[in-house]
Amino acid sequence: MRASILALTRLRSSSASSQSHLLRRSYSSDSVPERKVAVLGAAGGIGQPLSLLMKLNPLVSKLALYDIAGTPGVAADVSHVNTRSEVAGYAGEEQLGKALEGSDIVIIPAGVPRKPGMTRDDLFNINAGIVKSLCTAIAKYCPNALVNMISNPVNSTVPIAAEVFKKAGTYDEKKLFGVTTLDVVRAKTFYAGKAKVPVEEVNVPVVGGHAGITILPLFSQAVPKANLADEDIKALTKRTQDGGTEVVEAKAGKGSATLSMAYAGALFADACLKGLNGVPDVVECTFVQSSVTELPFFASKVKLGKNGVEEVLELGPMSDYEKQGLQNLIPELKASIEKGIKFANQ
Ligand SMILES: NC(=O)C1=CN([C@@H]2O[C@H](COP(=O)(O)OP(=O)(O)OC[C@H]3O[C@@H](n4cnc5c(N)ncnc54)[C@H](O)[C@@H]3O)[C@@H](O)[C@H]2O)C=CC1
Ligand SMILES: O=C([O-])CC(=O)C(=O)O
Repeated sequence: MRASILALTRLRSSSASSQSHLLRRSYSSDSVPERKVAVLGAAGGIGQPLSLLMKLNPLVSKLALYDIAGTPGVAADVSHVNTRSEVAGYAGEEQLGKALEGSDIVIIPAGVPRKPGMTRDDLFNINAGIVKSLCTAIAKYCPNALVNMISNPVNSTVPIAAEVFKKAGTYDEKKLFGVTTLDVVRAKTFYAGKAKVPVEEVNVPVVGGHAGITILPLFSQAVPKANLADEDIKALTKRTQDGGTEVVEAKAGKGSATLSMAYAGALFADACLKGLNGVPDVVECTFVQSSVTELPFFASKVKLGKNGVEEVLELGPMSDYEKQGLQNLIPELKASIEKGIKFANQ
């Protein structure tokens, strides 16, 4: 147990490091609540390392690994890691209900990734249907679970999930999250490199959505403060917005970010688990139902609690450049949200 807590502690960003102390102080091994986490798409490029990282998380007691194929092998492999959770693999649609039953959190990295030259929206035709059917099953088998949506295009898959849950009568806006943590992870890394500050001390909110210009890092709010030139901020913003494409091009046809995404997905799920367990002041950027702008969904800092979203925080002070970026992203994000809603209601 101690080894796994240490492993998890290394996973954390600096902003969360005080929480890991809190965790160690406030939970003895037998007082940690039972929590079941299901990973849908667990045999994939993200699913496999994400499953391993969730196996390292001492807050998880049951880990259900689901995919259309390949999960028995992944589950057998991951299950040998000597940490708290029991692991079970489920393959094929007839086993989806069992995988989901009793889940506190469902993480969804199921679906196809980009190839060079594609946008995330080019994945819509395949991934929208996958997400719709998985969410239909979630509504049936674990309607109270928190859903962490990784499948792209997140700007549309989250609205699809919301519509599916509304139709099923199970929608709770506090429990549906688009995972945008990788944008924050990238913004922190790139900022630390440019500002020459220790990366583990960096925090940067990233708001908006999860595609191109809809990704809006707020470097004016970055800590530690650094006096970067406007040109540097523009270059950092562009690199954060194009971070996914940078990886897609480097992988040259073999998919998109998997390892950094697994890390980001594990960080976000860990924050959700902490919130569920009553750890105070857990704040992450995530794409949720929102009224901070005119759009029905928006990524911003969100306080996580025992029921999921506890509070969607305001965007805070922005530079003129960021204000312009916000204006520029609204039409694209609006169209992606509407596309998802329309698809789900067809
Ligand atoms: N939110 C984010 O920041 C990021 C999102 N992504 C997205 O995550 C998704 C997955 O990416 P990878 O793991 O690289 O792809 P992958 O192709 O390596 O793995 C996807 C897995 O999903 C499974 N799958 C397909 N249909 C399914 C279904 N109906 N039920 C359960 N599993 C199903 C496949 O069998 C496969 O194992 C993509 O849509 C990608 O664009 C990727 C990186 C970052
Ligand atoms: O770029 C992609 O297609 C995958 C993704 O969402 C990311 O890496 O941010």
